[in-house]
Amino acid sequence: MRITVVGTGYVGLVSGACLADVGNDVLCLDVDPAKIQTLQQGGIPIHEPGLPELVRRNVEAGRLRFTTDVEAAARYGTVQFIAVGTPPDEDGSADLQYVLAAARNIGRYMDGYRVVVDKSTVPVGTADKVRATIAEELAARGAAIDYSVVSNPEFLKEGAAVEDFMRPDRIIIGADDERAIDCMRELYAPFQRNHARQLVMDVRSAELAKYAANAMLATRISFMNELANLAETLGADIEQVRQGIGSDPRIGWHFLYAGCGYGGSCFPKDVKALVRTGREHGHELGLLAAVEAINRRQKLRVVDKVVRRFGEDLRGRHFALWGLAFKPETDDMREAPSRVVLEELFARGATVAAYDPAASREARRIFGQETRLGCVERPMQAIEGADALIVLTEWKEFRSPDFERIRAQMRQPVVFDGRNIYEPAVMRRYGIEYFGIGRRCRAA
Ligand SMILES: NC(=O)c1ccc[n+]([C@@H]2O[C@H](COP(=O)([O-])OP(=O)(O)OC[C@H]3O[C@@H](n4cnc5c(N)ncnc54)[C@H](O)[C@@H]3O)[C@@H](O)[C@H]2O)c1
Ligand SMILES: O=c1ccn([C@@H]2O[C@H](COP(=O)(O)OP(=O)(O)O[C@H]3O[C@H](CO)[C@@H](O)[C@H](O)[C@H]3O)[C@@H](O)[C@H]2O)c(=O)[nH]1
Repeated sequence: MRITVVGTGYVGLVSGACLADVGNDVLCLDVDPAKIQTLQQGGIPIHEPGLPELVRRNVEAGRLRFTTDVEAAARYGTVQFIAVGTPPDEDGSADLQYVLAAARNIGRYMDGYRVVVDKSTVPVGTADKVRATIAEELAARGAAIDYSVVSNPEFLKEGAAVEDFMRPDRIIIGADDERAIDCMRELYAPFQRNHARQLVMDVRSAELAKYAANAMLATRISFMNELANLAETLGADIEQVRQGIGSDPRIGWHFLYAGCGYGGSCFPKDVKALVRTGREHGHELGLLAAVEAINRRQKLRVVDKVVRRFGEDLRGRHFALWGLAFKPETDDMREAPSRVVLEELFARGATVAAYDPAASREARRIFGQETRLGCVERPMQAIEGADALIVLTEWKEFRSPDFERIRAQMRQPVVFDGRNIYEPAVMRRYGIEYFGIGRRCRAA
């Protein structure tokens, strides 16, 4: 099939490459010329495991191409995926300007039947707006061309995006016309595992299902974070509690990790957008408002512990920070807890040597002028002369470091573990003062 993917970010690029990998001809469009130039020259603008090989293979096979030519893109694919950003507006609602701009371009230049597929995360009712936008453009040029609009929300996780796209739990197809449904069924047939993964439903339910999934996962995390804070006060250990409840199949093991809060480009913005949608329609979603508030507080939890240990005034203090990305295996720092922690430390006068296997470049872009931040090339470089080590992302390489060396090279052996990757008893054995989240250890 001939496919156009509009937007070559985390979702668009992964979707385009995976769809090409099963034999489709894919043209990826972006309005960012730098991104397209990088891709055309064989580079990959983001860190995502498996993606460079996948893109290279399909570019070489001639199935995957990149362009900034809006007209050519609209004329190319029978299926037009919209995978552009939907960032939060000032009031928390999803900003649809990029989605509607993409729809406008499709309407302006399409020259035959199109299935316009919305893959971006968008509020209920957006498909209607996309449909109306395309209709306006067609009317303006007096063209009568048939098209369908489909909602096909994406559930991939960064850091595992290729794997998630290739082996999805489910593929939601929100559509109300048979021609589009047949087309989507055919397109996704290669991505079904042993049994049917495709769920066909009405457009509005598909749009809402995406927000429901993210809101549910975020709720679990805030629930665990709230309990972790209580566990600390009570002298219980949240990791033991997690084991105690995760074994119940009605609860399950996933997304039960307490820590320094959820980040990323999805949970924070999608929870806010759903709360906003509720409010617009007279439903106060109190539970989700609390989920969001708990998460905002949780990102400050590590700083609270640092302040309790070292005092409010951190001038002259120097910290090692491991993990800038919002989660492992990505360079993405959107809404990352590290941003909040760094800003708080700087505001109190501290300096920081930070290490991240993938996100240093992004950190330099974000904190460009900040002289109190140094990004280093190796984890142990950060440790030298530090008053404490702060861990904010659970990259695999942080799990089993040389604790003897850490103790020897720091000004004082103190570890604040925002992801609970170390065991308090092991830290005690190494003579390291340890502060986890909701762990049973010496209270800060
Ligand atoms: N990142 C994720 O893990 C993830 C997972 C599932 C769903 N989503 C949703 O998918 C959407 C995209 O997310 P992302 O993280 O890939 O965003 P992103 O910011 O990484 O990429 C969006 C891209 O779209 C481009 N763009 C903007 N307007 C355009 C236009 N009119 N024409 C062509 N290109 C245009 C931008 O230049 C950018 O490269 C969002 O709605 C997001 O909520 C994201
Ligand atoms: O038990 C847990 C699990 C995750 N997190 C944090 O939650 C955030 C989000 O993690 P994750 O969901 O793994 O990454 P995302 O790439 O943001 O993926 C989410 O958001 C995407 C965009 O909508 C969806 O497609 C995915 O299904 C959904 O998992 C990260 O900061 C994690 O550290 C926790 O604190 N505790």
